[in-house]
This record gives sequence, C-alpha cells and structure tokens, in this order.
Amino acid sequence: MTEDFKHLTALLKKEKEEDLLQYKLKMTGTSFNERRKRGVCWYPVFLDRTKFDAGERLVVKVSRPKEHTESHMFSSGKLVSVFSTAGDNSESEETVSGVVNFVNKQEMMITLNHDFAPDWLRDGHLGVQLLFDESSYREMEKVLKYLAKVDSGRLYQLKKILLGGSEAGFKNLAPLTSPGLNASQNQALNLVNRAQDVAIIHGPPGTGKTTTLIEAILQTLKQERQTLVCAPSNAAVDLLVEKLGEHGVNVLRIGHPARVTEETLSKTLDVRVAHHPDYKELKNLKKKAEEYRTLGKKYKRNFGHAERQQRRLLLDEARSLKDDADQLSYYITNDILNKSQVIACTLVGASNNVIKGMSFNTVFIDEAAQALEPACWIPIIKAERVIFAGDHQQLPPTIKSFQAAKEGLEVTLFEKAIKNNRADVMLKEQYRMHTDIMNFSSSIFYNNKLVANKNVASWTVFEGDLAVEFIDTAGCGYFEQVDPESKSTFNKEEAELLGTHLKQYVEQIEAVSKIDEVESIGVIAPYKAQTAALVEHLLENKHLPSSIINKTDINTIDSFQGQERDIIYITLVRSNEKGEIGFLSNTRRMNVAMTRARKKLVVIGDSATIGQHEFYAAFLDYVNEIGAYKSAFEYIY
Ligand SMILES: Nc1ncnc2c1ncn2[C@@H]1O[C@H](COP(=O)(O)OP(=O)(O)OP(=O)(O)O)[C@@H](O)[C@H]1O
Repeated sequence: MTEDFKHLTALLKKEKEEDLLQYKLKMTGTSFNERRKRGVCWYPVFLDRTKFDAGERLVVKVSRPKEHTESHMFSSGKLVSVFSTAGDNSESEETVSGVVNFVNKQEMMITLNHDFAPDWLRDGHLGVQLLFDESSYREMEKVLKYLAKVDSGRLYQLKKILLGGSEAGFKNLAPLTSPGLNASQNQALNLVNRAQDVAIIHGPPGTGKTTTLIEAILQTLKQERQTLVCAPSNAAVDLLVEKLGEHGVNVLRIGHPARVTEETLSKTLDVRVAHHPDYKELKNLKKKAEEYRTLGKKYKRNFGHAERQQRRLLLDEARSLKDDADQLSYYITNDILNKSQVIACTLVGASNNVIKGMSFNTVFIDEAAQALEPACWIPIIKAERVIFAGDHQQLPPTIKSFQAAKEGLEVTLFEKAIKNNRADVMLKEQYRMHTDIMNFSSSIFYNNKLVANKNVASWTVFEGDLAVEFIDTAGCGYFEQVDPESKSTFNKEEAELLGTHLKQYVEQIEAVSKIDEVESIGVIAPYKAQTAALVEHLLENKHLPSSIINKTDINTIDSFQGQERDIIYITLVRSNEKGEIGFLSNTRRMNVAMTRARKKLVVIGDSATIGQHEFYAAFLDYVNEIGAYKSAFEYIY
C-alpha cells in the first residue's frame, strides 16, 4: 500500500510539472502585450476603488481600457499578483498577491493578501497577472507522504477499507424513514446512518443527491456534535453551506473570503471573528500594541540611558499587548469553532491551520467523483468514517497531464471505494427530465435503473412537442474548422443551423402561447471556439428576440455541470471525413450535457462522423427508435 502512495506522489509530480510548464509557456519571456493577448495579464489597469470587506480584508477594484476586449483566463478564486511598473513596461519590485473576487470583461475585484494599501498603488502604471498556485500541490504531496508512513491505527484501517483489503462495517440499526425522501434516498440515508467506515451515495443527474446528503448531515448531527463537510470546488461547498443554513445549522465556512459567494461570506471565519463580541477588544489591543511599537521605534541610534530605558519599556509593552491580542484572537477562533455544528471547506481547505489537529467522527465529501484522490485524503485523515456522494458517470477531475491521467491519476478514490466495498446506494428516481431524455443516459450509464418522477415523466414545452430531437447534418457539407489561435474546433454552419432551429422552435412555442412558461434555455458546445461562434451568431447578430436572449446561456459542457434548463441544445461540431471525434469520445462529459435538459433536448451533429463511435451509434439507434431523428435538410430548404 505504501507503494500505491509513492506511485500517486509520482503522478502528482507529473501533473504539477505539466501545470507549471503550461503556465510558464504563457508567462515567460513575453511582453505585457503578448501576455494580454494570451489572457493571463491585464496591463495597464486603473484603480477604481479600494475598500475593506466584511472580514476587514482589503479589496481593490480595477478596470482595463475599453479597447482591451480580449478574452481572459482570470476567474473568481484565482491567485494573482497586482504589480506596478516604472512606466517603461518592465516589472518593478512593487507587487502584492491577491485572490480574484469577481471579474467580467472589463473589471476585476481582488482581495489583497495585505493589511493596507501600499503607497505605490496610487502611483499608476498598474497591472494584474495570473500566478501559479502551488499550495494545493504542496498539501496533497504532504498528505501522501504522511499516508505512506501510516501502518497502524484508525487511518491505517480506513486505508485498507477504501483501497481494498478489508470490508467496510455496518451497524444493525432500526430503519429510519425521512418523509421528504423517496425510497432509494431513504435507503441511502440508512446506509449512512449504519456505516462504521464508509458509505457512498451515487447520485445520477437530478436524483436529489444534494437533498439526500443534506438530510444525512442533519441526521448525523442528531448523534454527533460536529462534522466536517467538504467538496472539491468552492461552488459545491457554498451550495451545501447555503442549504445547511436554510435548515438552521450553525456552519463555519473555512476558506479565503474572495473564493466564496456573497451569501456565504457571513459564514466565513473572517466575518465571524469581526462579529464576535470580543472583537472590539481585540482591535483595541492590536491598535495599542502598534502605537507603543511606533513610539518605541522613534528613538534613533544616538540616545542616552534614559531614552534607552524608555524605548525598552515601550517595546516591552508593545510585545505584551501583542501577546494579549494573540491570546484573545486564539480564544475567539476557538469559541467560534466550538460552537459550529458543521465546518465546511474545500478538500484542500481542510489543511487550513485553523482546523489543524482537529478530528471528526464523520467527514462528508460531496462531488467526490470530481476529486483527485490525493485531495480526498486531506480531510479523511481527520475522520473516523467517511461519506462520499457523487456520480462517476459525470465529469471526472480536471487533469492537465495526459500521461499522469492515463497512469492512474484519473481513477478517483470514489471509484476505488465503490469497487472495493459493498457500501454504495444509487439514487434512482429523478426529478428533472422527461422519460425520453432520461432513457438514453439510463441505458448507457445506469443499467436502465433510472425512473422519472411522475411529475416530470411526460412534461414537454407544449402539448404534442417531441422531448428529444436529433438533427443530422450528414451530407450538408458543414465541415469543422480549427481556430488558428486557440486551436479549438468550430463549425460555423452548424451554429447557424442551430440558430435557425431555435428561431423556428421559439415561433412554434409563441404560436401556442407557452413562451412565458419557458424559464431557461441552454446552448452547449464541447468546444470554446464553437461557443464563440454561437455567441456571435445568436446574440451579437440579434438573431433572436431579446426576450429569448435574456433566458439563454451559451457555454461549454463543464460550466453546465450541476445545472438544468427547460430546453437544451447541443452542437456536436465534429464533421470530417476521417470520423475523428476528439474529446466527444469522453462520453461522461456528453452524459452531463444531455442530462441538463428538463423538457426538450435538441442535439445537432453529423451522423457520418460521430456514428463511427459506439456511444453515438447507440444514440442514433435510440433517436430512430423513439421517432426523434430529423435531417438538417428539413431546415435549410
Ligand atoms: N424526494 C424528493 N421529493 C421531491 N422532490 C425532490 C426529492 N428529492 C429531490 N427533489 C428535487 O429534485 C431536484 C434535484 O434535487 P438535487 O438538487 O438535490 O439533485 P442533485 O442530484 O444534487 O442534482 P445534480 O444533477 O445537480 O447533481 C430539486 O428540485 C429537488 O427539490
């Protein structure tokens, strides 16, 4: 088993090297202009505003010139440096790091890792660029090193159970029934209740995984004073924090305030400390300590005995006040930690110093199928038992090194735990999709086990409408193209056909006065270049009425994970003579795309190209079987 962790450490090293290499390729030896074009730098930027957030951290708002409109890679939660140049386009020493709070096309809010605004911030010539964030690799490496050495005790047992070698244990308890849950959800709740080591909730799309997990956490809190709840992404953690808050649970969110949603901010340690009854005293102590220190430091080199003594007294007093402040700060933090029923953080966030040394009877890990194994172990080393929730038939973890992925990094601890134990329950009743939308996914990924709840089983946008349509572009000559800059694939004619179909479909819905009942439309493309082509065609060319545009999102598959829309369009893009389908062959990703639709799913693609892959061949059979096949010729002539 030690060897397993050593192998994992080697894979993680490869991944980090690849990540760093990609970063360096974008950053080193390039001018600000080039970096800007690559989307990793904004220069120059203007300082619009500085303020302190609710947790008293310094936040700056910057904007870039109107003519700088290139797409960029900044996003909320990314580590950046704010820098100043001497005006000659060279970087100076003046930099401060921070975390992106919010960013759009022109503006960015950054929470600085600095207590006060440095003077140079006001001098202009500012820029912002992405930094390589090593901290999560460091924490993952640390935990693997630790695990490789553990050869006895509870963690050793858990290692054997999760990775194979020992059986997971379950208590014999009288069954629980939660009235709000359906049969398979209650089964999952009972499994969690009885689990001594591990329980796994497998939640296919729309089956109420989050609902079940929240109920399981609430049940656990009836027996345990405190639990740790984690997920790989900040967004997933915040969703759980929000839902637990709605049930009146006292939740403490550990994590950088810039990385949490506005709603969750009040639950972060920073803000909770700032609202603690003893916080005023803490601030006073810190202020006084600083005053004494400043006074003491005023005495310069040449001074006599009396002054020397005075200086010593002042500095001693400053030190003693600082010690008092540190103690009070420690007390406040502990007081908040003690009163919290749930501590919530990302997997890597579980390495935070604030919860160092703490242990929990139960650790919950949501979206576990999207997490790298090393990251999962960070909270598990604090646990007596672990509850996983996720779906290994949806998006896998993001891995940059192809080699590391293939050599094993892509296999998640969630998958290993399912394989090595009989400790999982699959939720079977889904509350999102029309049966026709559900059935294909159910047959390919879930052994035909999914059933549609009666309220959604036959819903459509209007009476008589088909829930699924496949529009075949074979023979239309719509060939894919590659964007020379981004190397991403797009298919302009297919984007236009999508626009034509959507426009006609909207007219049909309007004709039966059902348009107000359509709340949301999603247009999904597997390639970024195709989303850009769609934005241009559908939105910027005003191809659709604004009432529809306001309800429509266009994006890649990953950004739709966890979400749903009344109507979903998917453009498959690939159309070539060789039958190459690139990462369309990642069928788990396509499972996510197809299962976002509630009432209508329209897939557009070239059957001659995609049909060479068995998954799409099965899809073509399926659409033929349910009478959902149409040719693009119906729309272009
Ligand atoms: N037992 C239930 N009875 C009625 N509605 C339910 C039940 N369980 C879940 N739902 C509803 O189904 C929808 C999906 O639930 P939830 O968000 O918990 O699903 P999920 O499995 O986490 O979804 P995702 O596909 O995003 O992973 C929600 O609208 C929820 O209210």
